[in-house]
Amino acid sequence: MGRIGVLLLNLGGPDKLEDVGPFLYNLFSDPEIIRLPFRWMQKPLAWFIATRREKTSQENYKQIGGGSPLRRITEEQGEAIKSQLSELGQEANIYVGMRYWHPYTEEAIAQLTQDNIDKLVILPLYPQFSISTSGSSFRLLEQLWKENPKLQDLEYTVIASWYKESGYLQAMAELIIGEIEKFPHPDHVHIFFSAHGVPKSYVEEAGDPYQQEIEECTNLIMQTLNRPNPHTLAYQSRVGPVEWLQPYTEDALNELGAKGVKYLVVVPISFVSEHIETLQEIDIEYREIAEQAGIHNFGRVPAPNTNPVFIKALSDLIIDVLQQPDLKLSQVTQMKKRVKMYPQERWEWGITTSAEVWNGRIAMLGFIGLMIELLTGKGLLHAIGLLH
Ligand SMILES: C=CC1=C(C)c2cc3[nH]c(cc4nc(cc5[nH]c(cc1n2)c(C)c5CCC(=O)O)C(CCC(=O)O)=C4C)c(C)c3C=C
Ligand SMILES: [Fe+2]
Ligand SMILES: [Fe+2]
Repeated sequence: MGRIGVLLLNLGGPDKLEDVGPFLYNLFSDPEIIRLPFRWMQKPLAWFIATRREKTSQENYKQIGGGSPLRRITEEQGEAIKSQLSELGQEANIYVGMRYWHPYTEEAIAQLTQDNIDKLVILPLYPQFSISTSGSSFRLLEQLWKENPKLQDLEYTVIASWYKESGYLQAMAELIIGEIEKFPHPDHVHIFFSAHGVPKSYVEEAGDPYQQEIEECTNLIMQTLNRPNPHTLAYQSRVGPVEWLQPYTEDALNELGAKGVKYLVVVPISFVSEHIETLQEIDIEYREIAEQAGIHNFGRVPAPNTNPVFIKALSDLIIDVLQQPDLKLSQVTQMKKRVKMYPQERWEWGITTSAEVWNGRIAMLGFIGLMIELLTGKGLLHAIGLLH
């Protein structure tokens, strides 16, 4: 194989405090993040939620130095993968495509269509698949592919998720050992896996495989670790009023504290770089909750970042998929027959003239309600806690 391209997909994060508002707007404009029955509601609601959340979110970013380290770390991961691939005899151009901030996926695609690459490997930097993360990026790419004739001639393959890779599991196990061995009795330390949550309906109604992949990944890491430590899996970072996957991290920490757990390490499991939810949410907020619950010895396993075992695992994976049949975007966005990437699809299936009339009426009522809330600061969204 000649020169390949590797497109690393990630979420993106605000580089500085002024970026927080527009970053949040981009995030909430994504129908894979807030699933509304009507597309036209998406942008006004995204603007409204982003505006209301901006200050709190900025305060959090202030606590970690005024911006997200995600771009820097993702670029360092790209450099490390490039050198590792070169050592393995495979020259590669690396592209970083973020979903909600610079460098945007669109910028990466514009660059790679100008370069002379023989084949592209699309690698999301999320070990497990979720509609809200890799799924959202794949959807965007599918759209870009439809719009750009240059892309249609490009040979490519997609990696949907890779949490079973032995090198990744090995890197996670080594990082956990490094942390528990700082404690006087390493085998007694409680290992607390904290995965980023998603709304429960994603899994139960839309068929998102995320929860199953997270659970399997946790078990595989524990098997690779091969130590007798007790462990727990919980879900962090809930946003908005609906139910998310349970148990919530804060509840699980309180429960363990009440049971007398004194030594605990948190393992961030759904993301492979340090970011706001490790540096601020776990290291500051959850540490405080644990402390109040009586867990006074609180450690946190670092994210893999550019850990050499981890980088080798991703590089081996890239070489591996080049030998296998290609996986197309259409295959990974329709992973299960019942996966509904957009709630709109649910409405379209049952469409009749009267349903359309009712949809229109309900939409109009929703819009009037939203406008009243915008003007008065009072209403249903405030009452249920989505807006503050
Ligand atoms: C696998 C990881 C992630 C999943 C799943 C995920 C789903 C998800 N996230 C939100 C809302 C927000 N996420 C925010 C930041 C953020 N999210 C992830 C990862 C996952 N999100 C990361 C790595 C980051 C941080 C990027 C950085 O700046 O370092 C934010 C903004 C921060 C804040 O204000 O709290 C929001 C909001 C939803 C609603 C969701 C699933 C539907
Ligand atoms: Fe998130
Ligand atoms: Fe979050």
